[in-house]
Amino acid sequence: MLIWLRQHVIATPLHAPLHALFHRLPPALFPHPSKRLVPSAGSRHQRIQSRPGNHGDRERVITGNRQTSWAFADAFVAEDEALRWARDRAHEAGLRPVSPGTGAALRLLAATVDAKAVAEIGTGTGVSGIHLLHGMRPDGVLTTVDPEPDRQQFARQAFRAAGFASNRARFIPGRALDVLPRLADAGYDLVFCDGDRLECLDYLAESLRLLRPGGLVVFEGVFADGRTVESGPQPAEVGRLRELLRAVRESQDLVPSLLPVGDGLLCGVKR
Ligand SMILES: C[S@@+](CC[C@H](N)C(=O)[O-])C[C@H]1O[C@@H](n2cnc3c(N)ncnc32)[C@H](O)[C@@H]1O
Repeated sequence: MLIWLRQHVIATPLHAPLHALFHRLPPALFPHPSKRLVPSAGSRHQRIQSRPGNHGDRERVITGNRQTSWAFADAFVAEDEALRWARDRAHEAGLRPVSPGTGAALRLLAATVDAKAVAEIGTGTGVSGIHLLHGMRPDGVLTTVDPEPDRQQFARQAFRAAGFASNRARFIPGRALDVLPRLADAGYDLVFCDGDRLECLDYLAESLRLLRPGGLVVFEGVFADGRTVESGPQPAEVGRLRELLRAVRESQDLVPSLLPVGDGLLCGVKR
């Protein structure tokens, strides 16, 4: 996220018109910038513009404060030994687990929907799973899917170290698109997607089937380190993420929100 800030916020002076910042965004992703980006009367941007003084200094102070605030928010909920252990195993395996701030958001979301049944795509070594379990009901069960049994074995150990009974998690080895069709319609309160980004549109379709009304679908990493909002050529997975963002925003079946936490957490509540 800091990379995104550096490229898109720091590079665009705050005293420039706000829409200059958003002109860098791919038009296909933001088809109606004029409707969305004009600051309202009395907005923070206008207040900053109207003050006299050195804009460059003020910009640096605000940007520095934002980065500090971002780091503060990400570390706001402390992680325990079990989470640190799972995080270390993830890094050894070359995986990127959810950030502590994203983990805290996952806890919050699981608690908000009073989750009894959660489906997770992409177990990894269990960082996101521990956060989800902390937010779920004490009798809730996490069903977690990953094609790599070794990683699931680490996650199993991490869940145990975090104090969760073995019946709180159901580990299913396999690829999401082979496993999800076997899970029950409307049987889940939350679906967390952190598997193969190229498959994210299929995960969305499966999630809409799996969720009960009022349930939540959550996608991790939709900023793709800032590439989602870069205008230059991007890999196929970024194209898929842009399609996903559009699909969630425009779906009549979802109430959407894009949370700027970690590498971008895209959420939708099923109507
Ligand atoms: C970024 S890691 C997940 C990290 C984990 N959610 C966490 O925060 O600890 C992505 C995981 O998705 C798994 N994966 C890759 N393709 C998948 C697929 N088609 N279905 C399910 N999982 C997949 C990988 O094996 C990897 O463990």
